[in-house]
Amino acid sequence: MVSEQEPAYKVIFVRHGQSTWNKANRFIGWTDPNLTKTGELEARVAGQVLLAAGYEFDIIYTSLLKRSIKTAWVVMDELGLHHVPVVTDWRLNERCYGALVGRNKKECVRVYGEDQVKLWRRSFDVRPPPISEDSSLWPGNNRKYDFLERALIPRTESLQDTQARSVDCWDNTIVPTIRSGKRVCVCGHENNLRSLLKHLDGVSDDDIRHVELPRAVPLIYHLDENFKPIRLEGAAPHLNGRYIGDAEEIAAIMARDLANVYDLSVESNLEESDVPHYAAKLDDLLQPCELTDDAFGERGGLDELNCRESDIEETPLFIYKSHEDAARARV
Ligand SMILES: O=C(O)[C@H](O)COP(=O)(O)O
Repeated sequence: MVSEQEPAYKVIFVRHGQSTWNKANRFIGWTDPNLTKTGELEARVAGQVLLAAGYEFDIIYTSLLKRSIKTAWVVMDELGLHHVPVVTDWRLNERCYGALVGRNKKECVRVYGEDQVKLWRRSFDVRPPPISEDSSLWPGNNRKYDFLERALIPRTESLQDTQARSVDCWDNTIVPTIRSGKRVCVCGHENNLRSLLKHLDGVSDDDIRHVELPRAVPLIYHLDENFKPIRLEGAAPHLNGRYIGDAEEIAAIMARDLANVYDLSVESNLEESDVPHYAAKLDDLLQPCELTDDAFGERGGLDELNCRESDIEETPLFIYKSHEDAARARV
């Protein structure tokens, strides 16, 4: 039976926006490419979708990788939550893709076949071949990880390996924070989030093969007092949580991502297509327009105690149709 009763706790998961290596269709893992402009826009739309749905956070957890950290910043920017801590934790890093890191995913399908690449990407316990410790792409050669015990720096990881550290972070860091009454967002990666959701929802080793996460689409979870998910109406397949966004847009994102790796008849790189997909139908949610003092309604224009007009450097990309939302977005 589907329940929409007020849960004991809520938590939101968001995968980062497009990075330069997503755009190039490469395996990324612990490598640290930047967000693209499209990725930043994806993150902005995620923030706006959350704003429109009335979400606020007291803390956001993310990895040590800048595609997720910057996504978290952009989401919080859209929510007007610049003062809220963005806490980084290596345990929320993407799964280490071993020797596949840097390789083009569709090229790997051509060379190794669809079944092998599916095993590497979506199975629970299969590790890709390990990366050499001599490689500049091995995270152990990145001084960012100097603080981490060397034995903990992976040369490759299965989803199961990733789950061990993600769940450790969930149980010992995130759950106590949620229990203390803080409203939490977790901004992460396809596989570290898949591993966490597998744990939370008790998804079987077989079913987890079919769980794919679209980029920058907020996924809401309602939890009971024991931190068990309460199934939501419209829940994503195999999960108990529900995406916030337009169902058709989300389906288009999923179809694009699958075709971009596995459909060998598609020669072009769909990440480079001129028609990006976002979690929202932009026409429904957003309306580009001029920012005027009137947009701030009863707040009587800009608050001179906190902000001079010259401090506003850029016109926002999108302004809400609703003036009330626009005012909240800029608080
Ligand atoms: O590390 C990567 O390549 C991506 O973040 C996720 O990749 P996947 O969708 O191929 O698992």
